[in-house]
Amino acid sequence: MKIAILTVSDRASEGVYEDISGPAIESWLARAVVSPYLVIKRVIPDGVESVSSALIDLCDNVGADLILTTGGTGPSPRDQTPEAMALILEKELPGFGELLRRRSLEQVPTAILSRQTAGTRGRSLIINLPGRPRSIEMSLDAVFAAVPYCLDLIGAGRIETDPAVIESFRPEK
Ligand SMILES: Nc1ncnc2c1ncn2[C@@H]1O[C@H](COP(=O)(O)OP(=O)(O)OP(=O)(O)O)[C@@H](O)[C@H]1O
Ligand SMILES: Nc1nc2c(c(=O)[nH]1)N[C@H]1C(S)=C(S)[C@@H](COP(=O)(O)O)O[C@H]1N2
Repeated sequence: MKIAILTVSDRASEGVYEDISGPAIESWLARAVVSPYLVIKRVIPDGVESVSSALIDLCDNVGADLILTTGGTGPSPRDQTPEAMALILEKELPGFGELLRRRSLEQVPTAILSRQTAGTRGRSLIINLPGRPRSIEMSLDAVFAAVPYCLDLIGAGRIETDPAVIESFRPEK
Protein backbone atom coordinates (compact mmCIF):
# COMPACT_ATOMS: atom_id res chain seq x y z
CA MET A 1 0.00 0.00 0.00
CA LYS A 2 1.52 3.28 -1.14
CA ILE A 3 0.02 6.57 0.00
CA ALA A 4 1.31 9.75 -1.65
CA ILE A 5 1.00 13.21 -0.08
CA LEU A 6 1.29 15.96 -2.66
CA THR A 7 1.61 19.50 -1.31
CA VAL A 8 0.77 22.07 -4.00
CA SER A 9 2.04 25.48 -2.97
CA ASP A 10 4.30 28.01 -4.68
CA ARG A 11 5.63 29.33 -1.40
CA ALA A 12 6.11 26.01 0.39
CA SER A 13 7.93 24.64 -2.69
CA GLU A 14 10.22 27.70 -2.75
CA GLY A 15 10.94 27.43 0.97
CA VAL A 16 9.24 30.78 1.78
CA TYR A 17 7.33 28.88 4.45
CA GLU A 18 7.61 25.40 5.80
CA ASP A 19 5.08 22.88 4.50
CA ILE A 20 2.77 22.21 7.44
CA SER A 21 -0.19 20.69 5.57
CA GLY A 22 1.71 17.69 4.13
CA PRO A 23 3.05 16.64 7.56
CA ALA A 24 -0.45 17.22 9.03
CA ILE A 25 -1.82 14.66 6.55
CA GLU A 26 1.00 12.27 7.43
CA SER A 27 0.31 12.48 11.16
CA TRP A 28 -3.44 12.03 10.65
CA LEU A 29 -2.69 8.85 8.65
CA ALA A 30 -0.33 7.62 11.37
CA ARG A 31 -3.23 7.81 13.84
CA ALA A 32 -5.95 6.45 11.57
CA VAL A 33 -4.41 3.74 9.37
CA VAL A 34 -3.38 0.55 11.16
CA SER A 35 -2.44 -1.62 8.16
CA PRO A 36 1.10 -1.26 6.72
CA TYR A 37 1.74 1.49 4.17
CA LEU A 38 4.58 3.46 2.63
CA VAL A 39 4.34 7.26 2.46
CA ILE A 40 5.66 9.21 -0.53
CA LYS A 41 5.79 12.99 0.07
CA ARG A 42 6.29 15.67 -2.58
CA VAL A 43 6.08 19.45 -2.49
CA ILE A 44 5.50 21.12 -5.85
CA PRO A 45 4.54 24.58 -7.18
CA ASP A 46 1.01 25.43 -8.34
CA GLY A 47 0.15 25.04 -12.04
CA VAL A 48 -1.63 22.70 -14.42
CA GLU A 49 1.58 21.23 -15.84
CA SER A 50 3.27 20.86 -12.46
CA VAL A 51 0.28 19.20 -10.77
CA SER A 52 -0.81 17.03 -13.69
CA SER A 53 2.69 15.66 -14.32
CA ALA A 54 3.19 14.92 -10.60
CA LEU A 55 -0.16 13.10 -10.46
CA ILE A 56 0.55 11.09 -13.62
CA ASP A 57 3.95 10.06 -12.25
CA LEU A 58 2.50 9.05 -8.86
CA CYS A 59 -0.29 7.01 -10.50
CA ASP A 60 1.44 5.47 -13.51
CA ASN A 61 5.09 5.11 -12.41
CA VAL A 62 5.10 5.05 -8.60
CA GLY A 63 1.85 3.05 -8.43
CA ALA A 64 0.37 5.00 -5.50
CA ASP A 65 -2.89 3.48 -4.27
CA LEU A 66 -4.04 6.73 -2.66
CA ILE A 67 -2.91 10.29 -3.37
CA LEU A 68 -3.90 13.12 -1.04
CA THR A 69 -3.22 16.59 -2.41
CA THR A 70 -3.30 19.81 -0.41
CA GLY A 71 -3.56 23.31 -1.90
CA GLY A 72 -4.32 25.00 -5.17
CA THR A 73 -8.09 24.51 -5.15
CA GLY A 74 -9.16 28.15 -4.68
CA PRO A 75 -10.12 30.81 -7.23
CA SER A 76 -6.86 32.78 -7.48
CA PRO A 77 -5.01 32.65 -10.83
CA ARG A 78 -2.27 30.30 -9.61
CA ASP A 79 -4.77 27.81 -8.09
CA GLN A 80 -5.02 25.13 -10.80
CA THR A 81 -5.24 21.81 -9.00
CA PRO A 82 -8.81 21.14 -10.30
CA GLU A 83 -7.74 21.89 -13.89
CA ALA A 84 -4.92 19.34 -13.51
CA MET A 85 -7.39 16.82 -12.06
CA ALA A 86 -9.71 17.32 -15.05
CA LEU A 87 -6.81 16.51 -17.40
CA ILE A 88 -5.67 13.31 -15.76
CA LEU A 89 -8.67 11.68 -14.05
CA GLU A 90 -10.45 8.74 -15.67
CA LYS A 91 -13.47 8.94 -13.34
CA GLU A 92 -14.44 11.90 -11.20
CA LEU A 93 -15.96 11.26 -7.76
CA PRO A 94 -17.72 14.58 -7.04
CA GLY A 95 -19.16 13.38 -3.70
CA PHE A 96 -15.82 14.00 -1.97
CA GLY A 97 -15.75 17.70 -2.85
CA GLU A 98 -19.44 18.09 -2.03
CA LEU A 99 -19.02 16.62 1.45
CA LEU A 100 -15.76 18.50 2.11
CA ARG A 101 -17.38 21.82 1.25
CA ARG A 102 -20.48 21.05 3.32
CA ARG A 103 -18.46 20.14 6.42
CA SER A 104 -15.97 22.98 5.95
CA LEU A 105 -18.81 25.49 5.67
CA GLU A 106 -19.65 24.72 9.29
CA GLN A 107 -16.20 26.16 10.14
CA VAL A 108 -15.55 28.93 7.57
CA PRO A 109 -17.82 30.76 5.11
CA THR A 110 -14.96 30.82 2.57
CA ALA A 111 -15.23 27.02 2.16
CA ILE A 112 -17.43 27.74 -0.87
CA LEU A 113 -14.29 29.06 -2.59
CA SER A 114 -12.71 25.62 -2.72
CA ARG A 115 -13.07 23.64 -5.96
CA GLN A 116 -11.66 20.45 -4.44
CA THR A 117 -12.70 17.14 -5.99
CA ALA A 118 -11.58 13.51 -6.18
CA GLY A 119 -11.39 10.73 -8.73
CA THR A 120 -9.60 7.70 -10.04
CA ARG A 121 -6.89 7.03 -12.55
CA GLY A 122 -6.27 3.29 -13.04
CA ARG A 123 -5.88 1.76 -9.57
CA SER A 124 -5.18 5.11 -7.88
CA LEU A 125 -7.63 7.25 -5.90
CA ILE A 126 -6.82 10.98 -5.77
CA ILE A 127 -8.47 13.30 -3.24
CA ASN A 128 -7.93 17.08 -3.03
CA LEU A 129 -7.80 18.77 0.36
CA PRO A 130 -7.62 22.53 0.95
CA GLY A 131 -4.20 24.15 1.50
CA ARG A 132 -4.71 25.56 4.96
CA PRO A 133 -3.05 23.40 7.62
CA ARG A 134 -5.99 23.77 10.02
CA SER A 135 -8.39 22.32 7.42
CA ILE A 136 -6.58 18.98 7.11
CA GLU A 137 -7.84 17.12 10.17
CA MET A 138 -11.51 18.00 9.67
CA SER A 139 -11.29 17.20 5.95
CA LEU A 140 -9.87 13.72 6.51
CA ASP A 141 -12.32 13.09 9.39
CA ALA A 142 -15.13 14.02 6.98
CA VAL A 143 -14.36 11.76 4.02
CA PHE A 144 -11.96 8.98 5.01
CA ALA A 145 -14.65 6.46 6.08
CA ALA A 146 -15.41 5.88 2.38
CA VAL A 147 -11.78 5.60 1.24
CA PRO A 148 -11.00 1.93 2.10
CA TYR A 149 -14.07 0.65 0.23
CA CYS A 150 -13.32 2.87 -2.76
CA LEU A 151 -9.78 1.40 -2.86
CA ASP A 152 -11.32 -2.12 -2.77
CA LEU A 153 -13.61 -1.24 -5.69
CA ILE A 154 -10.81 0.05 -7.93
CA GLY A 155 -8.49 -2.89 -7.18
CA ALA A 156 -6.01 -0.88 -5.11
CA GLY A 157 -4.46 -2.10 -1.84
CA ARG A 158 -6.48 -2.80 1.30
CA ILE A 159 -6.56 -0.28 4.14
CA GLU A 160 -7.61 -1.03 7.74
CA THR A 161 -8.35 1.89 10.06
CA ASP A 162 -8.49 2.30 13.83
CA PRO A 163 -12.24 2.56 14.57
CA ALA A 164 -11.45 4.85 17.52
CA VAL A 165 -10.18 7.42 14.97
CA ILE A 166 -12.27 6.64 11.90
CA GLU A 167 -14.50 3.66 11.19
CA SER A 168 -14.13 2.33 7.62
CA PHE A 169 -17.50 1.73 6.02
CA ARG A 170 -17.59 -1.36 3.80
CA PRO A 171 -21.14 -2.25 2.68
CA GLU A 172 -22.10 -5.94 2.95
CA LYS A 173 -21.63 -7.69 -0.37
N1 LIG B 1 1.38 23.55 2.69
C1 LIG B 1 1.21 24.57 3.53
N2 LIG B 1 1.94 24.64 4.68
C2 LIG B 1 1.76 25.66 5.53
N3 LIG B 1 0.89 26.65 5.36
C3 LIG B 1 0.16 26.64 4.24
C4 LIG B 1 0.28 25.60 3.28
N4 LIG B 1 -0.59 25.86 2.27
C5 LIG B 1 -1.22 26.98 2.60
N5 LIG B 1 -0.77 27.46 3.78
C6 LIG B 1 -1.24 28.63 4.49
O1 LIG B 1 -2.58 28.88 4.15
C7 LIG B 1 -2.70 30.19 3.60
C8 LIG B 1 -3.74 30.20 2.51
O2 LIG B 1 -3.42 29.26 1.56
P1 LIG B 1 -3.36 29.66 0.01
O3 LIG B 1 -4.27 28.72 -0.68
O4 LIG B 1 -3.53 31.11 -0.18
O5 LIG B 1 -1.86 29.34 -0.25
P2 LIG B 1 -1.34 28.42 -1.35
O6 LIG B 1 -1.95 28.80 -2.67
O7 LIG B 1 -1.51 27.01 -0.92
O8 LIG B 1 0.17 28.79 -1.29
P3 LIG B 1 0.96 29.64 -2.37
O9 LIG B 1 0.21 30.94 -2.50
O10 LIG B 1 2.32 29.78 -1.83
O11 LIG B 1 0.93 28.80 -3.60
C9 LIG B 1 -1.31 30.54 3.13
O12 LIG B 1 -1.09 31.92 3.13
C10 LIG B 1 -0.44 29.86 4.12
O13 LIG B 1 -0.32 30.64 5.29
N1 LIG C 1 -12.06 23.43 6.32
C1 LIG C 1 -11.62 24.49 5.62
N2 LIG C 1 -11.88 24.56 4.31
C2 LIG C 1 -11.46 25.61 3.60
C3 LIG C 1 -10.72 26.66 4.20
C4 LIG C 1 -10.44 26.55 5.59
O1 LIG C 1 -9.80 27.41 6.20
N3 LIG C 1 -10.91 25.45 6.27
N4 LIG C 1 -10.29 27.72 3.44
C5 LIG C 1 -11.06 28.01 2.24
C6 LIG C 1 -10.40 28.98 1.38
S1 LIG C 1 -10.16 30.54 2.05
C7 LIG C 1 -10.03 28.72 0.08
S2 LIG C 1 -9.47 29.95 -0.96
C8 LIG C 1 -10.20 27.36 -0.45
C9 LIG C 1 -9.09 26.90 -1.37
O2 LIG C 1 -7.87 26.72 -0.67
P1 LIG C 1 -6.56 26.19 -1.41
O3 LIG C 1 -6.35 27.03 -2.65
O4 LIG C 1 -5.47 26.34 -0.42
O5 LIG C 1 -6.79 24.75 -1.79
O6 LIG C 1 -10.41 26.41 0.58
C10 LIG C 1 -11.44 26.77 1.43
N5 LIG C 1 -11.75 25.65 2.28
